[in-house]
Amino acid sequence: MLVDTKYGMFIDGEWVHAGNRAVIDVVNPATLEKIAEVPLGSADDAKMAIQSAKEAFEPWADLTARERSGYLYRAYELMLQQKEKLAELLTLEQGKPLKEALAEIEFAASFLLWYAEEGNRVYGETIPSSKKNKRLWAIPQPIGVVAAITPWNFPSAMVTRKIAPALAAGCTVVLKPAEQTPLSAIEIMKIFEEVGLPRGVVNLITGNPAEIGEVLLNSKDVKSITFTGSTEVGKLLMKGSASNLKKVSLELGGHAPLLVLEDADLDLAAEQALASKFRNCGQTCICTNRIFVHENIKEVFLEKLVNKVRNLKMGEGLNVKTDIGPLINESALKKVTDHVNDAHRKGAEILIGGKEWDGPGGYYFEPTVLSNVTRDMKIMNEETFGPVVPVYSFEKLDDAISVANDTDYGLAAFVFTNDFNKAIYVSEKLQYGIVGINDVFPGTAEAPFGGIKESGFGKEGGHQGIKEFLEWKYISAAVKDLGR
Ligand SMILES: NC(=O)c1ccc[n+]([C@@H]2O[C@H](COP(=O)([O-])OP(=O)(O)OC[C@H]3O[C@@H](n4cnc5c(N)ncnc54)[C@H](O)[C@@H]3O)[C@@H](O)[C@H]2O)c1
Ligand SMILES: O=CCCC(=O)O
Repeated sequence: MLVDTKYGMFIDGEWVHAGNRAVIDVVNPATLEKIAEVPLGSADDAKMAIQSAKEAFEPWADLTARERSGYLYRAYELMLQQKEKLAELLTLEQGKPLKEALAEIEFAASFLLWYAEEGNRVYGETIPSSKKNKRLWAIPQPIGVVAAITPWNFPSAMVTRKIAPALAAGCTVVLKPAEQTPLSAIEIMKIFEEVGLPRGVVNLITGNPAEIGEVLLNSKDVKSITFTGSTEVGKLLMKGSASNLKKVSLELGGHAPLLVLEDADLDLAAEQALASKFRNCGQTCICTNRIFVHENIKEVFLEKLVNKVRNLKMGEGLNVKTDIGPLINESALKKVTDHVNDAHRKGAEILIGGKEWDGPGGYYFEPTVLSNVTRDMKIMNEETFGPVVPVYSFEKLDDAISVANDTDYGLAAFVFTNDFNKAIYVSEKLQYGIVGINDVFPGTAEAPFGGIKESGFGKEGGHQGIKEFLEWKYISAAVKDLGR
């Protein structure tokens, strides 16, 4: 299936292969087989990419919105035409089941389409003046060169969710994808090349994250950092951006609660809890990390959930029967194991799963449900990023909300109920940037996705998403009185 095993960086419209540089191996987490290699780019490579994006900026920003939109629209069409091939590659480097990879490619393409349209609607404002001889207005302008840093869990969608609005706004981009999953991002560069995007408008570098990050942070030519990844690295980037006051937007970790109220449709709640928790083997920023279920329905809900978990097929994502793939690497496996052992030691009951699985060589952990969990357990306080869910029972709704809110994270939360008033009450009380009511898939190109608290700030998607790449210029004109 692979068209290539040696992938290059994309700098100033040219493919830069490893040559004398060392390489980074890209490994299939399902089997631990090496599938390709990319160059270990240097600080100089990163500087060249920034220079190229800087030179490309003015001509790109000078195009009309409709001209920029044309490139994005063609990229959208091309991405959909290639979706099977792109999905297979995504599964190979990331591990998620093929059906999820296909859904991700469609999701990724939807940002190209949305911002192809939204770029045409970047309006300014006129301001009524308090003085007769003044005319005032404010115009949004592209911020300049944007550095985009993306994670491995959505190697395609997190790239287009950043690049599409940046390009639509008139910015140019230097992308650094995660070292575990650079291939999907490189394929997106190939699409941009094929649609004839002018040289330097997008650039991609692979390399040591800290070294490349340092160059991006220290460059005065990079005006904005848009980052998706862990809260730990987000904080480092924010600190590093302070020295030259870059604009920063951060999409960081989550610790999503899912509340099942007494009146909820329990079949729906169990089915959706399963979908939310075990999607991408629990490695989604909005994956449910804690379930809160009303005491009176706990037993029934747990039985339904555990029965569904029992039917999940674990294995290589390329097998069409697979529902749940591997974790991304050994440290992810260690973290999941540690969370389960810690909970077990402190009194949690393992209803299903609870241990590693000897799959075809990769990093597999059985889908796991824990009950009798208490608030002192790690799993109730940290993002697990794996296929384990603790179920915590409550009697009073306000107590559940209070425990759900008792975290530094604030990305997404979910509530299952058929009581409209309770749904509204809970959605307004939960301190999260996104709330799903009977809905665990809130992400869509037309809506503003993003967290609060230590899950970051800034929005991706929606009309809000393009504003991250614009700055307002206020213009004041003194006019002569022509005899009025
Ligand atoms: N809020 C969201 O929309 C969202 C979406 C997806 C993932 N995430 C979060 O991402 C995390 C998982 O992704 P991850 O493990 O790849 O995160 P990570 O923070 O380890 O890495 C993310 C990116 O940052 C780079 N990076 C690491 N150290 C760096 C440094 N010192 N300077 C510059 N770049 C550096 C990595 O190479 C990668 O490209 C989870 O916490 C998840 O919740 C959040
Ligand atoms: O992990 C982040 C994105 C997932 C989603 O938008 O559903």
